[in-house]
Amino acid sequence: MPWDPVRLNDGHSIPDRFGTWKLGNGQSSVDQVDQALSVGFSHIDTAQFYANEEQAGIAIRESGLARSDIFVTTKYSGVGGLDIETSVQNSLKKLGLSYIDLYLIHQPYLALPDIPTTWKKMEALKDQGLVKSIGVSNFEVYHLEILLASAKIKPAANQILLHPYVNARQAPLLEYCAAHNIVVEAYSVLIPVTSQPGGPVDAPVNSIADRLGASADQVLLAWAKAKGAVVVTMSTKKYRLEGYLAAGDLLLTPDDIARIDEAGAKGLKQNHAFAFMRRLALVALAGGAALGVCGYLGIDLF
Ligand SMILES: NC(=O)C1=CN([C@@H]2O[C@H](COP(=O)(O)OP(=O)(O)OC[C@H]3O[C@@H](n4cnc5c(N)ncnc54)[C@H](O)[C@@H]3O)[C@@H](O)[C@H]2O)C=CC1
Ligand SMILES: O=CCc1c[nH]c2ccccc12
Repeated sequence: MPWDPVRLNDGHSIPDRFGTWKLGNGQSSVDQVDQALSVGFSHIDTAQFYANEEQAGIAIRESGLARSDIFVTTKYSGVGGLDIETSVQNSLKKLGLSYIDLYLIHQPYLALPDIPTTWKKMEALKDQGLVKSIGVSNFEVYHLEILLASAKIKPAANQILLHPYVNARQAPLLEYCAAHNIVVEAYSVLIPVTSQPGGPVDAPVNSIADRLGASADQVLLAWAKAKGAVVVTMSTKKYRLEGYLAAGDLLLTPDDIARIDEAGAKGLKQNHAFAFMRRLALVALAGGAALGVCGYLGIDLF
C-alpha cells in the first residue's frame, strides 16, 4: 500500500517519493528511474545540478505512464550562472515535458539579487503554466519570513535535511512550515544507517524495527512521515525501494517517536563533544609541528 498523497497549499497533491541524486553503481540513471516507477513510485525528484534530467525524462517516457500519473520535481540550482527563466526552459527541454509539477529554489543563497525578486520570477513561472507548484529547498525560518512578507503565492513546499540527529535543530522550522501550510519534504532521512551508523539512534530504531518486523530504514522513513514530512529517498536496489513503499504502513507509537527523538538529541551533544575533541587534537598537533619546526630552525621560543 503506497503512502497517501499529501495536499499542497495550492490544491495540487504530492505523491510517493523517490530522489535521483547520485544515481550510479553500474545501473544507468534511466534504468534506475525506470525501476522506481515500475515498483510503484510516482514522484521523481531531480535538479538542474544533478545533471540527470534527460535520463529522468527518458525513463518517464519509457514507463508508458500517463503524465498526470507522474509527479516531477526539479530545482533551480544556479548551474552555469543561468537565470531562472532560462533554467526552467532548459529543464523542461531536458525532461521532455510541457510542465514541471514542483519547481524549487535549491538553496536560499541562489535567490539573487534577493529573495523577493527571485520569488516574483517563480510566481511568474506558475502564472505562465510552466510549473504547477513552486517551492523552496534548504530555507530556514528567516528566509521564509522574508519570502512571505512580499509573496503573492506561498511556497507549496520546503525540501530540507531531516533525520533524528538534526530533528531538534529543525523542529522550529517544521513548526513554522506547518503554521504556514508549507509541506516539508525531508531528504537524507536515512543518515543514521548510511553515513552515521553506530550512534545513539541505532538502539531505539533497531528495537522498534524488531518489534514491527521491519528494517531500520523503514522505521526511519516512518519516523519522518510521523513528523508530517513527505520523504524524498532513493535506492538503486529494488528490494529497498519496495521496502520504502511498504514503510508507509508502519505505525509508530508516540513513545517510539519520543525514544528516537531523545536518542537523536543525545547524538547531537556527542557530535559537539567529538568535534571539540577533534579541534583540540588538531590544535595540539599543529602546536607540536610548530615547535618541531622552530626546534629544527634553531628558533628559541621560550
Ligand atoms: N534539496 C536538497 O538540497 C537535497 C535533496 N536531496 C534529494 O533527496 C534524495 C535522497 O537523498 P539521500 O541523502 O540519498 O537520502 P536517504 O537518506 O534516503 O539515503 C538513501 C540511500 O540510503 C541507502 N540505504 C537505504 N537503506 C540502507 C541501509 N539499511 N543501510 C545502508 N544504506 C541504506 C540507499 O541505498 C540510498 O543510497 C536525493 O536523491 C535527492 O533527490 C538530497 C540531498 C540534498
Ligand atoms: O541536492 C543536493 C546537493 C545540493 C544541495 N544544495 C545545492 C545547491 C546547488 C547545487 C547542489 C546542491
